[in-house]
Formats: sequence, structure tokens, C-alpha cells
Amino acid sequence: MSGGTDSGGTDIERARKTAEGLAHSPGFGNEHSSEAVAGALPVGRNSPQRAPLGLYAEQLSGTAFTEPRAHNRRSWLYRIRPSAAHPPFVRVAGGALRGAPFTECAPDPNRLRWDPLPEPAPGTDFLAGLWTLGGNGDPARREGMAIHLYAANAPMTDRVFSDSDGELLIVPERGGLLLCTEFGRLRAEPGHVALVPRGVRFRVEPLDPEVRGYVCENHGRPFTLPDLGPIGANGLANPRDFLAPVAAYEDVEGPVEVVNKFCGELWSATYDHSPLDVVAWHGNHVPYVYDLRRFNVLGTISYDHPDPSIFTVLTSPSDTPGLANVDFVVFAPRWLVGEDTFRPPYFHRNVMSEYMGLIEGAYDAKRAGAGGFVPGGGSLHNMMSAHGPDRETFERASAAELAPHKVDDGLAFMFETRWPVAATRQALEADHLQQGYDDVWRGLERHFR
Ligand SMILES: O=C(O)Cc1cc(O)ccc1O
Ligand SMILES: [Fe+2]
Repeated sequence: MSGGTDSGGTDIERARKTAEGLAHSPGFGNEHSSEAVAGALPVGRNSPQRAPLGLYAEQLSGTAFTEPRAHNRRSWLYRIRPSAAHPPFVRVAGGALRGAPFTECAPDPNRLRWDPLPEPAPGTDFLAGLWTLGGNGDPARREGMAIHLYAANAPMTDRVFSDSDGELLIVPERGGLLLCTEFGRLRAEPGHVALVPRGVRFRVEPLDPEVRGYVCENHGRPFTLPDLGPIGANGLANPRDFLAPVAAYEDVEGPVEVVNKFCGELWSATYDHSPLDVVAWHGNHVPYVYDLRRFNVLGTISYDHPDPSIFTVLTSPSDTPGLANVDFVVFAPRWLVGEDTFRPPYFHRNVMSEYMGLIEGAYDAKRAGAGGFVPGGGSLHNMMSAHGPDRETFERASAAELAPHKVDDGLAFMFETRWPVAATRQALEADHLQQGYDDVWRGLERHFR
């Protein structure tokens, strides 16, 4: 064993220790390079006749070879054994994980809201703890998205996961995660987001006894930073705040299960070694973490409530300019100063479909607390469904004195997608689906005279 990492201990104490002081390679979309052993990365070419130190060279593509340079994503991995050395994959059960096409139930035009997931059974790891709420599109056509939640209390032991159907944007809400990936290790705490690119193998170790959060599975084009247009050269999420890992490999001989999500189903093959055996790598198809508190929130300094696109952290573009396959949007602490303005989110009907989650505290359009919009819960406002501030919020904000006011009691987010989200049967039949959500808009008085 060498290379500056241990052989993948799996208890929480050990994970916490190894997560502290992790080194990173900063930047978004740039060419990173990293080697855990000096001299492991070939110089001046990707595929020398014999790669350094007896390693195997392997390319991992996130975009077609021929996509424009500005969109192209790929990495070169230098590993102890090539990924190709494996027995056949066989279908395995997916637990509460569901995949597109989402045809179990008719897409529902009603406003829906859920409480947090129930506690998982002891020994539930991240993969077993994934629970699919719904989705749209088709991973086989590389379009659309899925919304999952997770609740786990155990490390993934002797197994790793990879998703051929898309990249995974992980949004921890409770407890920290250590992500052990082919590219190295990342730590993601509540308030951070972590992205695992399409096809990258990884294992999750909880850093706390109970972990919980959300996952956006993006079947479409990889998330990128939104253009800034007239905002200028800086603002929103700044590229240097995205942190890729540095190379850290496991040299483990022994059975490790690789579970692969492929066209909506899970498949498994047991390798005779750890596939997290990448000693060096370079490229731009890489995992990363981003601290949402670094988001540079912009908004009005005159009047009116800007559309929430101003809060876009990451966007997965579609083939139609300006139309996202899915956007990831954050509602971070900010000052509200709009004059003669209804300051919370307005009433609206949106052609896009909105799933909202809450990482901590409260959201400024909805009542918090039991039966309201609570951390770990979520709401789905599908295409054209009428929503906006609940009655309490409307009444309060219509009467409020408009002094400058800081909204700093919560962190909410939205996955906003171009197509309606069809909820899974388990989501529509769940005990934690709130009954009577429509009532939050009941009693909005007639004031017209
Ligand atoms: O529905 C929501 O709460 C999300 C949202 C927020 C906002 O500020 C404006 C529009 C919008 O859809
Ligand atoms: Fe909305």
C-alpha cells in the first residue's frame, strides 16, 4: 500500500480523520492534473507505449469525442488495473431506486409536498438508501433528469457505485459525506454540493451516524456554469470555488462489487480488486464539491422580484439556447431592499417544473415547522401549476414595512427542469407525502373593490 491514503477503512471515526485536511485542485471545467506518486503521470502524451510505473492508461469520456472544445469533457486515468478487467454484469434489485422512463403513474398537475424520508433500517448505506421521487426524459437518449433522496447510516463496504445514466449532484441536508472516488477523496457537508460525473466509480462513507440529502441525477449535458451576460465577468458561482480532489488510490486485492446504473436498472459485477486504483489522472471530467455559502447572490437594488434564474449555480443546457434540461438554483442568505415591492416569491405558473428542497432553516415563501416546508422535505410544482407564497407569507409581506431586510434564516434550493416530473408510485403513496398541501393557499381573501 502506498500513495498517501489508507486501504479504505470504513468506520466513521476513520472516515472523519481521513476527510480532514483533504487537498484539492480548484477550478471549474479546467484541465486538472494530479498524481499520488511522483512520476505516475506521463509527460507530453496520454498514451505512452508503456505508462509510468507499470500503470494502465484509460480514457473516460463525458462528452462525444467530437463535441466543441468548450463543451468537451474527458479525463485520462493511470491505474493499477484497467476497468475492462471484469466478469459479466448481472441485473440486481434496485431497492427504492427507480429509473426512467417514469411511467408508473400519470404525471400529476397537483402541488405536492413531502416531509423528510423516514429513518432507514440500521446498516443502510448510501446506495441502498437512495429513494426515487420522480423524474423525466430518458437516460438512453441522454436527456431529462431524476430526483432522488437518500437516508443512510452505514458506509459502503466492499462496493462502489457508478452511474452510466448521468452525473449525480448530491445535496447533503443532514450529516457529512466522504466520497471516495476514482479521482480521490472529497468531503461534502450540509451546505455543500458534490458532483460525481457520469460513469465515475465512487463509494460513500457517512461522516455522521445519520446522513440525509437530495440527489439530482442529470441525464443530459453535464452541468456547467451559466453565462453571465450583462452581469459581467464575475458573480454567481465563481469557478475557483469548485474543488476537485487530488489523486488518492486504493491498492486492494480482493472482491469489490461495482454496481452500475444503466438505462434505469442496476447491474453488478464483482472485480477482484478495488476499482478506486487510479494513481494519477488529468482532465476536466472530474468530481467536485462547492460550498453554497460562497455563492455571490445578486438581486434587485431598485424594485421588483427578479426571476430565480438569477440564483442559478449550475445549468445543464439543452439543444435549445436558454432552455435548461435542468438548472440547480440556490436561495442563499441575501438582503432584500426592493422599494414598493412584494419581496417574497410572487404567485406564478411556470412552464418549467420545479422541485424544491430545504437544507436548513426556512424558505421565505413558506411557513416552516411541522406540516410546513421543512429541512429534508421537498415540494413539486409541476409545469403550469399555480403556486407562490402561502397565505401567511402573502399577508405578512403585503403589510410589511419595507426597510432593508436580511433573509438569513435558511438555505433552500431548486431543481428546475424543462419537462414535467412524473412522481414514482412510492412517492405518491408515501406516508410522508403531506395531505392537504393545497390548504396553504386557502383563505386568500378577495380584496378587489
Ligand atoms: O416557487 C418557488 O418558490 C421558486 C421561485 C422563487 C422565486 O423567487 C421566483 C419564482 C420561483 O418559482
Ligand atoms: Fe416556483
